Amino acid sequence: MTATILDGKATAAEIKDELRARVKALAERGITPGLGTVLVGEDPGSQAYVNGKHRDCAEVGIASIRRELPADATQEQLDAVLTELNADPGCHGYIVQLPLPAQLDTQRALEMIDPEKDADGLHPVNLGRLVLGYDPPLPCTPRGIVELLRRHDVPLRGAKVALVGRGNTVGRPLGLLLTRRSENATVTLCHTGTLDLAAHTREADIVIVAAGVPGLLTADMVTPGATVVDVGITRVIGADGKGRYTGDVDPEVAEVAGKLVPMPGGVGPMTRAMLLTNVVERAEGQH
Ligand SMILES: Nc1nc(=O)c2c([nH]1)NC[C@@H]1CN(c3ccc(C(=O)N[C@@H](CCC(=O)O)C(=O)O)cc3)C=[N+]21
Repeated sequence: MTATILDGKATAAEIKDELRARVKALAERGITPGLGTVLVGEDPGSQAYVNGKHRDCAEVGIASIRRELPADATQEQLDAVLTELNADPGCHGYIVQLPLPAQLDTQRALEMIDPEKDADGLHPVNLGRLVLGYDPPLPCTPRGIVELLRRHDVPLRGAKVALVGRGNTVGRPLGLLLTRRSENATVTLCHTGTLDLAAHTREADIVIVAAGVPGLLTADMVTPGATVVDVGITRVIGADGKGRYTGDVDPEVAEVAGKLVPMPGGVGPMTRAMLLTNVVERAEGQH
């Protein structure tokens, strides 16, 4: 048996079509949604991600607001850019591309973002609202995973989910999202301190791996027919000496799983589609 691939790229394209229609409706009200990005430094990976976000914006008719600072930028320079975007009425939401250079205080930067303009859903106020069960801008990757499973009829209600990873951008908020009343999954949150990881993953209907450890989930750790979601993205040097990205799921898992969200082509494109969704929602609600 080979797993059915849940195609995040195709689903993201569908969502972008839906967003294009919503952006058109906003245009009729004289509103153009705007997404801001703040990029500090010249890391090629970060530049590529930010460029991708602006391409996505162009595809659906969202205006791009790009701010760039040099690698040696000071906290004061960064503060000034965030203050400016907070005040810009054409910017409905923005993100600070992570990671920031070491001299900058990431927590301080994230807390300076106006929570109402938090396109990533990573502001402490919005994570707090998620804990309390309100409906804040949701973190893009967790929201993208839930949306992908929903659109492919993977039931969450009553499902046993083994979630591997407790990071602030994926594991921790995804656990909160999946255990809301509207999702009603039962989640076991596993991490580096988990003693027998395989014992947890083998019990699960859905295994979601967001650990950043290439090949962590192997075929023997998955019950046949389970749904597996690969959130890992780690840059490795291949045998040919070239850099490439690899996920957390061993390729042999595809022989055991019923459904597989692959990397690439799974969670990444969905994350980008949810960023656009967050911005369009902000633009729809703010006026
Ligand atoms: N403030 C902030 N927000 C982020 O959302 C954020 C960030 N910082 N820093 C870096 C990570 C990483 N990230 C990815 C998004 C999409 C793909 C993606 O679309 N990947 C493709 C493969 C690469 C490609 O083809 O471009 C895929 O999975 O198919 C990957 C990685 C967002 N991040």
